[in-house]
Amino acid sequence: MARIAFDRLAHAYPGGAGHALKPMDMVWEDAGAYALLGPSGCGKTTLLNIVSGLIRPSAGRVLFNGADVTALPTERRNVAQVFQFPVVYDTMTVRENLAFPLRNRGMPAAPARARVEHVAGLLGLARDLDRRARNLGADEKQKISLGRGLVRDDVAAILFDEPLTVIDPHLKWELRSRLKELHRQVPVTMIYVTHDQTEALTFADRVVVMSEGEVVQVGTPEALFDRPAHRFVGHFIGSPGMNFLSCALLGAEAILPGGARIALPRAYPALGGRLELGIRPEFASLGAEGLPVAVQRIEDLGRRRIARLDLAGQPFAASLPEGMPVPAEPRLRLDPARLHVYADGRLVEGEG
Ligand SMILES: Nc1ncnc2c1ncn2[C@@H]1O[C@H](COP(=O)(O)OP(=O)(O)OP(=O)(O)O)[C@@H](O)[C@H]1O
Repeated sequence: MARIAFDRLAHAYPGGAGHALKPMDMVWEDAGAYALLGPSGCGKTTLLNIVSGLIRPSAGRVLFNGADVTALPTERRNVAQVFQFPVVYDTMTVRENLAFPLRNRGMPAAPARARVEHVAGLLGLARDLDRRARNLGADEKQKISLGRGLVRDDVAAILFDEPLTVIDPHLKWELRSRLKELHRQVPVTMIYVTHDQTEALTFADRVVVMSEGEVVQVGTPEALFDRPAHRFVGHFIGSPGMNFLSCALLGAEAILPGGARIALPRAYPALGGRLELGIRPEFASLGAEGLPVAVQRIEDLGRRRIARLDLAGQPFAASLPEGMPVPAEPRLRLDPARLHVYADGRLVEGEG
């Protein structure tokens, strides 16, 4: 098991345009469950491949438990990898597939058998142990790939690269929750790459949000929701994402372009740059009092509705409780405790 640290790490592909990963320092604690989350091209796979040793970074160091592994090839890093497509031996049984990494390391038959049966139990594969892998569905095959990482109790980390891509949507939920449970029972450092916020937020204790080669926030799912450190995180996490309103600031008040004033929970020093007020749709409500708005449309998202509004010329989304009619002269109320100020896209701490 390993604590993984990055020391001034950066990567530019030969012939690539600029940095695929901008310089970063970061620590992933031993036995943590981390997700690397971000849109296509933000650098997730590059970072994962640097951890596994498939890519040697163009600058900086990677440390496993304090030891510099930057120059070590994958086979000497002791990491297990689970890819998008299951990697299993079709002609072997589930048991033989799971035992393979242990046999390779010369583990005696009895402890290997016990270990395989334990892991098969964790994965819900106990009844399939003597079936040939080729007779199984994609989700069960992916469980085998996963199991091959878990049987070894000596791995530094298990790396998952979009592991649910080929899984049927209705089975994704089961595997997602099972993975989280596995991490509770097998406390090994797990790194999970995905562009899907639900997968990241379900699996990880800490989510590493990336945008354009940069880590913009590392935080618990709650922190990413409650206090996005960056405009990108506010947008990317949540459905719909956070609202951002252009504003000016005067002490503990935000002033919208039309002149409306919004009291803030904290005062702010004089700030330069582009200023915005951020608030999630969940903390905005329609009623008889507050800022005048025009309702443009109501979206039905199944268990909840979203009112798409125009607030003094700026688009705004607010949650609308089930069954609540849209007021004839709607006004918008913002929960003051949930208002945040952003300068040039970055969260600004207020005073007091
Ligand atoms: N072999 C390569 N040569 C040059 N540029 C590359 C190479 N591999 C990736 N890139 C570039 O590096 C950047 C980061 O790519 P990376 O694959 O790490 O992103 P990602 O977040 O994993 O995206 P995806 O989810 O699409 O795989 C992108 O701009 C990509 O075009």
